[in-house]
Amino acid sequence: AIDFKTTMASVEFPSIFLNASGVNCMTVAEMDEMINAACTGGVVTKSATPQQREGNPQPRYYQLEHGSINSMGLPNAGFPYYLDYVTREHAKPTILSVAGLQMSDNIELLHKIQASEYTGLTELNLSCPNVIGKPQVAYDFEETDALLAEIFSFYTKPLGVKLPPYFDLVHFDQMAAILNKYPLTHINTVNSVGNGLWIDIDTEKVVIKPKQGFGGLGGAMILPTALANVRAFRQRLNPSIKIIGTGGVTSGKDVFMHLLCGADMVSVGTALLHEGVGIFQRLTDELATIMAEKGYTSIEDFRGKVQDF
Ligand SMILES: O=C1NC(=O)NC(C(=O)O)N1
Repeated sequence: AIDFKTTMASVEFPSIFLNASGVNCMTVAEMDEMINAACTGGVVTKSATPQQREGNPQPRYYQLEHGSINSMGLPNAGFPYYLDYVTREHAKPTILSVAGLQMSDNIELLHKIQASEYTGLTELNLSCPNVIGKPQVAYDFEETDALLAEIFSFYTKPLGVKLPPYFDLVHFDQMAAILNKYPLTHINTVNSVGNGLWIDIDTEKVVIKPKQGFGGLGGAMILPTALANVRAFRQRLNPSIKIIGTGGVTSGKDVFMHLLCGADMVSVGTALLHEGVGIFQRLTDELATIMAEKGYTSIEDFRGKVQDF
């Protein structure tokens, strides 16, 4: 059998598969289910804000034919709940996702983690597209640079960032140049494709209540965008910065493409929500079949080796 374990920031994950933050990770029960499921590498928490949040009014999630649209608004049990969970012993590693609603939140949360017993990985969500009235930090390069400079003036534990998709090659250059300045363990790319819109033509209404129907897109339809972001950052980032590929994964073929683009781990959101944690055994089996057909015995045989035409 093929060994799918991987190491990031000297943390050994028994599998390359994770949940996308936000899916199946809001409660202890869901996070335990992720850890106890077959073929998972561990669990990424829902992005934690300083206080508990109800999030946006419902309906705030809607399943589309080839994906999803959401404007959840960061509903979560609050930072203490998730810090308590990740600080406890678990059978597999955890990644603590945190999201500030303003710069001072981000700094405050990371000071608290730095001062805590937690020694695992943390992921700073720079791309929450759905907090009404707040721009995405990751689309403000100066803001991102200033934030990371402030954080790394005191933070010494493993830290990665969750990024939104970029759509301009110069933006990849600019963002990678900023990220390469800091001792990040990883990036997680992509978050949802911000501010899509869908309409129910029977009612002639948008399908989610918040933000006049504008919401982040996920699922199969964003796979090409996700692959481009994984490849673009792999080409530009220091090799020491690992990549969690997120976006559009529904099959072993999609996992294979993320890995060809250079992903070290792969996370699943929309498809996990619809299929449940059994999806990770299916993705593992499908990936193993593809590798066997191609004569690959290790992911290292093909990781990052996508070829130009
Ligand atoms: O970072 C996020 N990405 C999303 O697509 N939705 C959630 C949210 O709205 O809470 N946050």
